[in-house]
Amino acid sequence: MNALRRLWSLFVPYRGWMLLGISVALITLLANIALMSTSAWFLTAMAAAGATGTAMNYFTPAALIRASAIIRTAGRYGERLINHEATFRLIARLRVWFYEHLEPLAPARLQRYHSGDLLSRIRADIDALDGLYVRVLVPVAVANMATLFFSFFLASFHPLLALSALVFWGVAGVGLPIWAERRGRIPGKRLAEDEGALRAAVVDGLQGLAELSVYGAAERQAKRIDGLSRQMITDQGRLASDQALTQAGVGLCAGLSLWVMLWIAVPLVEGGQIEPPVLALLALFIIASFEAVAPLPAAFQILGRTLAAARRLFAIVDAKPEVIDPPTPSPRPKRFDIRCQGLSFTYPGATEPALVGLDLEVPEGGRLAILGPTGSGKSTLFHLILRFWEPDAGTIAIGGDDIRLFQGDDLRRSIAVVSQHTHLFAANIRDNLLIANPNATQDQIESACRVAQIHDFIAALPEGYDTWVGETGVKLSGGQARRVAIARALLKDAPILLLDEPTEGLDAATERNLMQALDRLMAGRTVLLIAHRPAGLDWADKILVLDRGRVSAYGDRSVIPAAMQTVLSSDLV
Ligand SMILES: Nc1ncnc2c1ncn2[C@@H]1O[C@H](COP(=O)(O)OP(=O)(O)OP(=O)(O)O)[C@@H](O)[C@H]1O
Repeated sequence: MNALRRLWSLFVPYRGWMLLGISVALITLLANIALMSTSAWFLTAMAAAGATGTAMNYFTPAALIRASAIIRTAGRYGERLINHEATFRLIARLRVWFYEHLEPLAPARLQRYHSGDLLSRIRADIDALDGLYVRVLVPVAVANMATLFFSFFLASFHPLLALSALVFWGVAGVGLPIWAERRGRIPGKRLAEDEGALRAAVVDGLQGLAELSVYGAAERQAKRIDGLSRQMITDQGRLASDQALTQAGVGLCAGLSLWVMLWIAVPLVEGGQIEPPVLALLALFIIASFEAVAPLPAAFQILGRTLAAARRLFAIVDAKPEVIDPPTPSPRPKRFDIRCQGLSFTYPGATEPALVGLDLEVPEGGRLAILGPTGSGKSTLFHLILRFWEPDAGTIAIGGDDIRLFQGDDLRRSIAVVSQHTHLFAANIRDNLLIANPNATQDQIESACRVAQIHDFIAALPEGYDTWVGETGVKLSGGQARRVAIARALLKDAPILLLDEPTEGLDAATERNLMQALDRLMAGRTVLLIAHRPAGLDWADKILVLDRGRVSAYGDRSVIPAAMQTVLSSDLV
């Protein structure tokens, strides 16, 4: 129930909308019941008046019937309008709320989640929460108020009438919902989880379709997706059949309640305590009154799914970010020399440290090449400088200030990164460049692309800078994507540059061209570049060689023989 309380606190800003929605739903329900019962009374009274030849005022009941019909129609329209408006506002707020909590967790904390699963949480789980408002809160509030009103109304004829109806409303509106909630808890929770798993499997299947086909594993992936779909269909089927049963139960309660009412009221009619037309009114009133409690079993059944969705969202919202910004951050760095002292770091759950006691110093405008075999901690150093992770020991200072004093975003504004895996968004080339500097003009974009030696290629495309690069940039080759990344870094114009094997996997001619482009990018900036081989490092002032997280050589180019040895020996392993 803790999840329910927390959810409610998110709904609080919309209580005005909710109150309005509940009021209109209540008025609509009452108008419907008034229409049914007054019509029954009117028809019976008119028949009786006709048979006995007595005069009767039919203007007032006719007006009441007409008014109830109009209110009911307008109310149903208004209720949907108001509740949908409130729901959309609520969902929009919930999405922003969730995203605001998600962002600080990237990338360190989010690595334990699959992107498909996160997508499912952002979409399906948040959508499930709106069920709590429209399908649980509104019906429960309306049912409570309506049954209170109905009880007083029936008691005004005879207390036993109110008491017997209360018993059946209780069974339909409390007993059946409790039963439905218990039965819906497990399949509801499983549905929320399976939806996430299914989305993850489909995303994996689509993104890795080429690999799956090559290794003949596409059928296995299809079977997994099929298995998850079947499980979901089974659970949905179970929920649907329970829902049908509870609806039948509500109908049974209404029928039984009618019989009991007749059993109590007929003697009252015979005794003259109730007029015969009132009996018809009561009969229709009893049947129609169950409309107030009918949505409750379904409401409580989806409560399991809703609370499971809420718990999945809270699990992420409550996750502590790996790196927490200082309460009163220092202004952005003014100088851009980098100094690491005694830097050690082990990834959570890893047995071996990624970095151990690393010391290094790069003056402002200096250029450091970092070499080392795979897994030696080179990228980890970049992650720590970017403050994606917090070191276990030691410090990193930029411009003489510990980077823990800066706000993460401020720090990262001073750093541009070109990595071996450039992420391009499913957008056009211009939009992909503008993420580095949304205010860049077309001239600035073109001049950055000229320096990155990609302008001629883009200009030759039929749609030029408007060319859509495809999902994750599949329409560009690795070398082209990296030039786009270099152009991005130029547009960002940051004083610190981190380059993670920017020429990895390129042929010699492309690498040479790209290095020329990089040389222009590096001018005047503090540069750390991860290189995959010791050749061609003439641009570097200093070289750092890492081996299993430890510094194995550090100094000017004279350390290259040591670097050669480290890299080569590991390559042979
Ligand atoms: N996100 C992570 N979670 C857990 N362990 C990680 C993570 N990233 C890297 N590691 C581990 O930390 C160690 C250092 O990895 P790192 O990526 O820094 O190496 P690297 O020198 O950049 O390798 P490469 O040249 O292959 O890119 C490795 O043993 C790796 O398995």
